[in-house]
Amino acid sequence: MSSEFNHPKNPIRIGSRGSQLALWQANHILYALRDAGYHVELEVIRTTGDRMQQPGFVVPANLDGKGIFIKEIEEALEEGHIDLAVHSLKDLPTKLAPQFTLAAIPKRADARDVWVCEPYWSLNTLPEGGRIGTTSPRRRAQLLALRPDVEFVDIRGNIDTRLKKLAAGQCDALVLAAAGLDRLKRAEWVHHRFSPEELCPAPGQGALALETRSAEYPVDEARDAYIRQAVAFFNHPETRFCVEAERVALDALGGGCSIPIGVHCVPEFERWRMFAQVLALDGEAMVQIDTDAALDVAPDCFGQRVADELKSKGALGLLAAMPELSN
Ligand SMILES: NCc1[nH]cc(CCC(=O)O)c1CC(=O)O
Repeated sequence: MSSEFNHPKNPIRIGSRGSQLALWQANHILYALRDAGYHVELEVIRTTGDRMQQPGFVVPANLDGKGIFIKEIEEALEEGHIDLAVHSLKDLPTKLAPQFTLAAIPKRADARDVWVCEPYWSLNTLPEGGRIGTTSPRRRAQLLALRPDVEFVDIRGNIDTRLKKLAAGQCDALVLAAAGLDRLKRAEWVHHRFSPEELCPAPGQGALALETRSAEYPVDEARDAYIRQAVAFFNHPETRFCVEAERVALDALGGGCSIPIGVHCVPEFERWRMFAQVLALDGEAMVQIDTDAALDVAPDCFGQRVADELKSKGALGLLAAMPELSN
């Protein structure tokens, strides 16, 4: 790859969190770029969200829960310490600041949530009052809608930490994203992959986002353009459509990761299909839709329509009833 910008002394610098999954994801992109002939290096960045996983960390009162895993990474990107950030798309806020752009969204992995539990191989066979380790309001509400008797335990930390806590008996089951377990080769823990109709995944789940500086806010205009061009081959248009539509639907409902909303879009029979759920926190009320659109629809139109249809079924009433959630 000959270019004045592709030089071992000035590699493309990828910024990533230090968790196993984040490192896997960043290295996955790094190796593919090296295979394509680019000089690339990895920079590990500690975020507020990572510090919050430490026992004893006091959550700052001003934290709105959005973007806590990306703040320090975006600062490094803006200042030019790194050139590219690799994120789990579902951890990115629905709106990016104008300094940044998603230069590519690679092909999505398995978007589903999974059931991890020994020896109860399904939610149905979990005994009454079984304790599920998840802090996600979406997963809690969806699980309560299916099994009102289950209880929850705050299990945090990276994937291996959670699996260890499960093995140590701190809870009876976990619900996790398939993508994380598959990437870290922990799929042997998976006993059931919930269909999106059973337990609708978070918008963007299973997809990666390659974030760069935008054309409007360059550090070095020509080099920044070269980097956006270098990563463009990762982009998977079908995934991009689906996750954009999902994120528009979430945004139109006023959502971040703290409200119980599942949205999942797939191509099916030469149409786009979208399944979406909004729940009350206790799972006792839910509105959901399953709808489709022609392939030539714009993703924001489809996402907006899905949000409007959920609203017309009463989604805003469910969301308005929610107290301020801490995260
Ligand atoms: N909220 C943490 C998070 N962010 C992305 C993933 C998994 C990978 C993905 O969904 O792309 C996870 C773990 C989980 O939800 O089990």
